Amino acid sequence: SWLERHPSADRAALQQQLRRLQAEGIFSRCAAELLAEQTRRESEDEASFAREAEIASRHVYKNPDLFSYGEVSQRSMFDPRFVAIVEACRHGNKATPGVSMDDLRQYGLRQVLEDVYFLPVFSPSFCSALRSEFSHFSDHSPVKTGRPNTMNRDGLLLDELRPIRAWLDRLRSDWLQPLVDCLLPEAANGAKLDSHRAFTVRYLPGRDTGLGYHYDNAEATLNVCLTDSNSYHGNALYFGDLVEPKLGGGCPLISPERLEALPGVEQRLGWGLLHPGLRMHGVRRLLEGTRLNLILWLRASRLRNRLCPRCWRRPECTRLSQRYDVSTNALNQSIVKGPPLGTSARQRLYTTGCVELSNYRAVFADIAPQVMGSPVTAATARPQLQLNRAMVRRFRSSLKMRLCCCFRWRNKSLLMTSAAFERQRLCWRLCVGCVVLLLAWSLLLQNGLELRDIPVLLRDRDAPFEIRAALPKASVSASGCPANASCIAFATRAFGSYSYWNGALQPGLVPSCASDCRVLADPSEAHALLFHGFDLPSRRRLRQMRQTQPSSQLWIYYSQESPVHLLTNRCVRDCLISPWLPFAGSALAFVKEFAFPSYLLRNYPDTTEEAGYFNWTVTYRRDSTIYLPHSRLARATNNQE
Ligand SMILES: O=C(O)CCC(=O)C(=O)O
Ligand SMILES: [Fe+2]
Repeated sequence: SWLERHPSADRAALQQQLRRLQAEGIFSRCAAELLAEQTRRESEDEASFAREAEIASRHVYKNPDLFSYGEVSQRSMFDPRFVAIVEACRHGNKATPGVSMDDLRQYGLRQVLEDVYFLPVFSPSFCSALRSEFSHFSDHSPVKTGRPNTMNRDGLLLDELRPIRAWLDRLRSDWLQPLVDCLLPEAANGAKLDSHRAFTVRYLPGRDTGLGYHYDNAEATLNVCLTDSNSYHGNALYFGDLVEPKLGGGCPLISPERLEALPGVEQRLGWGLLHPGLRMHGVRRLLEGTRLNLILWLRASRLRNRLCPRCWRRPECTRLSQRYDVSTNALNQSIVKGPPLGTSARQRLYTTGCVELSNYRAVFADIAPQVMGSPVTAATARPQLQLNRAMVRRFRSSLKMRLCCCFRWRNKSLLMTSAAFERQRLCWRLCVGCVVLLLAWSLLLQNGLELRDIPVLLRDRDAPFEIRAALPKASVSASGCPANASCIAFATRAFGSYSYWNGALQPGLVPSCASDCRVLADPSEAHALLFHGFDLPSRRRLRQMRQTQPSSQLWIYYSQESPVHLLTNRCVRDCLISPWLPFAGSALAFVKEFAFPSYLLRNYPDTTEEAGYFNWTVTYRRDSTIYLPHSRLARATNNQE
């Protein structure tokens, strides 16, 4: 809370504050409380089972028929408008035709917020019967129920009263499931609401008078007021943001001013508020009188087994071979085969897979010395400091996460369905992924890690065979160069093939070579090596070749292309290897030309390192060693017209 009040606090101030808190013993008290709460929760299921059994054997209900589920009792139980609303809901949901909000509005249903509905549920006479049954229990039962929840102290945990729990099971599956599917399709996402926690909460001066801003451990909550609104003042329920599991859960932060400004919603005898469990809400202070509400936290194990709504992790679930009735938290003994389940498996399933306090245990593991009550001494001062740093880090990261969550929620989610939000997130991720890939690719090329080395090296293994196949047999020599002959070899293919060389050489590359000119398959014995500019190997490979080939060997650079054309073509080949994407290739070449001038240079060996390797050039330029234009203009004779 200190962090929330000092959002711009710097690290030093925070550490100072933490040290002060530590000196006051806040952490040890807090940790001790947490550990006590952890112990309570770990044994809570067993304690609850025991209380339930004892209540069942010792408590006598005032009106045992109240919770019977016959046709007649249902009719007197519900407000007729509630029956009409649920009936209408059974014919469709908000997203599909069948029921419209107008249909439902005529039965009194009101949409208080985007996903908070106010509707008549129980008849006033049934509310009064419930009140009297509950106060009979409080006055006469020799055994008390557990706490309604961790926030409220006053009220009954109805799940420990067997007849009431059986009634609530039917209420949940027959009436509330269609209502939730229809009005809150995103809350349970079509999953079966197969368990619940049901309790009453009672507010009266001197006891519980309000409730902090929180969300419920439930997919959906039905909160029915059992008290006439004239019998109390204040105590208004208000709603805020929705917790966003996709952003990592956690309570969205809210400023005290905004919290104060959230409008209270109406409560009315027998009327209920239906809202997603993750919709943040709280209760303002009771000024006078008493209020009693019945709350149903409706849960779907299919969702909770995927993501724990308390620690936002995937829970470790125990797969059971036996059938376990989640709604009654009891094993169906009639079909149990094999040994009965141990307590831990039962517990785990009961808490739907996640003991939330195990989380705290990890968080507070490193302050164990204080938990044990050992005072801070000089010897422990250093670890204490480190511990504070670790805590600061944790506070910071959780704060960041929550701020981010708030920001996103306020700006985007209110206007979007969660599917649209997901799509947008995916889109952002794809964009970032593409940019990273492009950057990596450019760096790879820029740093001379030549991708094209691989195909060049691979292809060259077959070069001798290909050359022999491409050139006229007589001129190719597989063995060494005869004493009086002039021998040439190809260091590269030309545009990917050796047969191109055949065509290029036909006019006679070296006209003076009249006697014995040969093409060798093995470059190491040749007098001259011919390199095709477009197919030039990487700088690394050239350097390597220069070291291994005889130093007297003549290296000839051959190209009929202009540097610019060469660049574009090479880029298409090297960058994209997709000739069917020439536009992208050219665009990339253009970018590269500006971003990496060295790339441009090395494609036309003039001033670069490669230039030093070549002794002759064969290009269209007139200053080449061998001038080889693409074509010539000549005056046509009359016959050639
Ligand atoms: O007091 C109320 O009406 C709200 C209680 C509540 O939010 C809860 O128990 O989860
Ligand atoms: Fe709540």
